Amino acid sequence: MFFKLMVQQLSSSNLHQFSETLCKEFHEHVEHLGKEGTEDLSDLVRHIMCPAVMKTLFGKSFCPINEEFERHFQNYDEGFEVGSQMPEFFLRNWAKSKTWLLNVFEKIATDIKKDKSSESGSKTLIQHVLDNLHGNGASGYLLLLFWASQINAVSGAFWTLAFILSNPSVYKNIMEDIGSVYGKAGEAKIEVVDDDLKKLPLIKQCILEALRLAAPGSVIRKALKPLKVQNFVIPPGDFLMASPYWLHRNPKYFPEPEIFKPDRWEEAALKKNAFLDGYLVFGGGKHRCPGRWFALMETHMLVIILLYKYQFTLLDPMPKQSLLQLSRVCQPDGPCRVRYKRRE
Ligand code: HEM
Repeated sequence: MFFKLMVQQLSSSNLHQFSETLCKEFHEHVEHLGKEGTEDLSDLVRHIMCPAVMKTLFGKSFCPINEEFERHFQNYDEGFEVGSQMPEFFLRNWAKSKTWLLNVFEKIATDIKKDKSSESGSKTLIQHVLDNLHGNGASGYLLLLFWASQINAVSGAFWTLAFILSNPSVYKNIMEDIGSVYGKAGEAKIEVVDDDLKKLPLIKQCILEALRLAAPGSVIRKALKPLKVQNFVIPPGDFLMASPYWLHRNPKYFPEPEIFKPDRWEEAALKKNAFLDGYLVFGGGKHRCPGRWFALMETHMLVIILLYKYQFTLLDPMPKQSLLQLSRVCQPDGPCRVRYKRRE
């Protein structure tokens, strides 16, 4: 039920219901950067994306993101893979943060159910989830959705910006494209609508290419019945694993796989929502990521707004990808500071 609802609500034809709010939220949180400064690019992206996406999906009044929330969420995220496999007894800190977060989401669920203001207007994604989930356990779904909607998208936006800024010719071409759609870049609160995204395909190519290189190490499935693969039979209960990270480094599908080459995506029918063969960053089959169109839209929008409003310079070399967590987009393995200055 939860998965089906996500697929319906986050389908590409439904995205228009989020875009106006998301654009406003991005502008509001980008304002906090001020006139100029230096910050780690990962933190910069997270501080804008997390509250903006939370307010878009959960509703404006339900955004508990503060330092305490961030601390517990970071703990929860760091232990996520081990935590879902081991008894919580061995991971006291992780279990403490998980309980703390579940209590927050339980309260959000109760408040949203009490809040009648949406009855006259349009519902948020979470209101749809809560209307369809009966009984207890809503907080678990809300936490899972919050985790799934944040961690990969934040890392994906980080790598996209880092690759653009470290490739001067790509950065220059993107700024020319942005200029041709919105006029000379500056501090205006540009309204980014769905049609604009289609006019800026190079940014989408950069997002897909950055995600190709930073893709998760594994996507896992459990065999429910005996499964024949070539000469082998996989017994029920066994796990099968595919690695997007390594598949994306196979030169048969992606020539010169280690190089950031956004133009390889010119061959893909992106307007028809098709990816290149062998692209598995969102998983595969019936259970692939239901948030993929939302993720591409939010990253596209954020990159446009940030690059339109600010001039960025990378202060550190491109970090390597950390391979510590297998089931998520890689995180940077070191700092990556940027200097930013608001355009006049
Ligand atoms: C760049 C961003 C993202 C990437 C790379 C990504 C990738 C993935 C992958 C690899 C899976 C597992 C799929 C499989 O097993 O085949 C997944 C699952 C999921 N994703 Fe995403 N995701 C992203 C953003 C999002 C966003 C923004 C949302 C929600 C708004 C979302 C919601 C979900 C949910 C709910 C699941 C679990 C589906 C299930 O129950 O099986 N994702 N994602």
